Amino acid sequence: MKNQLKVENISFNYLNKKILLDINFEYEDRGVIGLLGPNGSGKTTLMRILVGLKTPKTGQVLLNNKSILDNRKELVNMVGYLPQNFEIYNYISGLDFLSYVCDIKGLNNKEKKEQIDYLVEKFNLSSVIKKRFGSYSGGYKRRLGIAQAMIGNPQFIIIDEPTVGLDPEQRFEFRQYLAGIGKESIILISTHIVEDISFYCDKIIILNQGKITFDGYRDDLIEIVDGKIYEGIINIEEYDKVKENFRIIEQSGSERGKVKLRVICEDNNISDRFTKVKPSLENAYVYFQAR
Ligand SMILES: Nc1ncnc2c1ncn2[C@@H]1O[C@H](COP(=O)(O)OP(=O)(O)OP(=O)(O)O)[C@@H](O)[C@H]1O
Repeated sequence: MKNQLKVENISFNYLNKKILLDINFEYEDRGVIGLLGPNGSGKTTLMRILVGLKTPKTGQVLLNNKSILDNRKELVNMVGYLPQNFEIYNYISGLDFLSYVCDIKGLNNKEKKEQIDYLVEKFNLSSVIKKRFGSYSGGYKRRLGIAQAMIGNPQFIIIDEPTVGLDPEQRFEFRQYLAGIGKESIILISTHIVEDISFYCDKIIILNQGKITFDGYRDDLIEIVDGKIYEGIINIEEYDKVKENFRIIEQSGSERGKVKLRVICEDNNISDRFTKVKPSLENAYVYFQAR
């Protein structure tokens, strides 16, 4: 059976401040959804609503047509969640913690052992699993975090900022893990890092000031921006003037008093020293953030 995540008319306020405004989207089957947006746009709030930790002011979240708020007990096994700052008590070992999560998810002893053995191997945790969590490096903490999110083979996995705090090698490894898991479940990740998206996201949702400003596929995002991005090399003295008239979205190092820029121009009204270029995913993302 195909899995389905449906988010309907979600709004959320902190006191009188509107944080999320009428959020709607749906996704079926499996794959990775990238939730993008600047700081404070509401990504974490939305993710906490998706896993049932916050109650929205309006709307509902349906996992395979069942409301997460009305069926928490039943759905706990269907959902894995890795929060942005995954911390547990320092004196607990990784093993004890995984065992505790297995208990919460109602696994019997045999299932518990199988799951833990599998996850410890999958996430290369064997050298630290019996040690205190407090002695783990940031990379091992993230690995334990994703391992606990996967207990019970959930159909829906929600991960807030998956690669934050990891070094480049760990990031690469982690991206590979996620791309692999995305072949089996629906994963929603929030990130600021465009490389994360280009590596494994099938669908992209951009959130800005609590509203969805884009919901679609990577190529669609680039296509919308296509024709609006120009590149040119200018003298450094001209920089302020260009900045006054256009939004600069990329800049490469200056050489002998010159600088290469990419700018947004929607109406073709730009000096012929700038030529239209195919936007990168990063250009497209910055364009949407600026809207
Ligand atoms: N407990 C709270 N009380 C009041 N306002 C809050 C609270 N938590 C978050 N906010 C506000 O809600 C808005 C959305 O915050 P949220 O953490 O969901 O954004 P985010 O997109 O995840 O940001 P970041 O990328 O920085 O993690 C922000 O304006 C934030 O200041």
